[in-house]
Amino acid sequence: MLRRPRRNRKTATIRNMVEETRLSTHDLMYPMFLLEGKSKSVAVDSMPGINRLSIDLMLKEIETCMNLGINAFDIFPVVEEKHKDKLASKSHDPNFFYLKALEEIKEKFPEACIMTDVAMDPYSTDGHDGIVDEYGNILNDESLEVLGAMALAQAETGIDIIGPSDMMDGRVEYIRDILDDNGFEDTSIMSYTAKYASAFYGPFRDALDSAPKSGDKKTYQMNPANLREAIIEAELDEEEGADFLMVKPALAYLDVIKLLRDNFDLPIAAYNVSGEYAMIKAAAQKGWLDNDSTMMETLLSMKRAGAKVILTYFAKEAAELMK
Ligand SMILES: NCc1[nH]cc(CCC(=O)O)c1CC(=O)O
Ligand SMILES: [Mg+2]
Repeated sequence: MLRRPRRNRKTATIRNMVEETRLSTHDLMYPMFLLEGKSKSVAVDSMPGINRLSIDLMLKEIETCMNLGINAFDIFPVVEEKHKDKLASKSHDPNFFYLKALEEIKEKFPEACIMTDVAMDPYSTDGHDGIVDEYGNILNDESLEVLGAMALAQAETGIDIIGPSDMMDGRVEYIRDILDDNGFEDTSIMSYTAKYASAFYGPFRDALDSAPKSGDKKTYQMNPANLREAIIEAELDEEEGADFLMVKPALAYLDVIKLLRDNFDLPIAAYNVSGEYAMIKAAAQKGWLDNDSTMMETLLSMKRAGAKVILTYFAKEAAELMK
């Protein structure tokens, strides 16, 4: 036998030497759920290990994570029903708690990279990412105004990256223009470029109580059957000025990550979503899968497929393991 691939696996040193992909804490971004109030920590039942936190506890958690090498965070506010309306008005009310909290986070940790989500669903009585008309249609161009106001209000807090997750057409350019016109040329946009209408968002909607009140998101989020369509979305986001292209979910969409990696030069992000987290946690709790090795293997698969940034609820745990 001339070729024996096992020779390159014979010792840990050689295995490390020929290792093609390596995960680092620099790759990871930690999504967190923010509660209004003080000294509050409320577990998310469908996401074992994840809690919704009030700002004081979130600041502590961010500090702990930064000591582990996790420096990037995506902050999602939990909005009480009484603060929701049809136009998601609280999303851009400068006195609303989450915008104050973002300011506090940036003040306390200027070197942290803070991202925010732009979509109407957590603030809307309809639970949709855009404005819903009387017939149940999601209005594209009318929604852009709200999304633009939301993005600007978030940028004004000093955060680093705006993450439009709404899938309205034209919103990256619309938001880029508003940011630039107001002196926020340096605020980045990580576009949820290929965001699929997925069943894997269930636990996230539990965490925020943000599920759509009627219908589904199939007229704006992508059909899981489609791959080539991701190229169209990516071309548009690149032209419109996105700084990162995101694929979401990640694990069931590794082919989409690979396709965008091969066809675009912008950094690719993958969102390892709530349902993907819950799936592993549930099996691990039953003793059916090993939590740590399954977690690391799936995160590695996303990086191997071509994601440079991975948004994951495993960020803190993975960092503890990598230490
Ligand atoms: N538009 C808001 C938003 N931003 C991120 C997620 C899902 C994240 C996750 O499941 O972890 C969602 C839910 C949705 O679109 O319904
Ligand atoms: Mg698009």
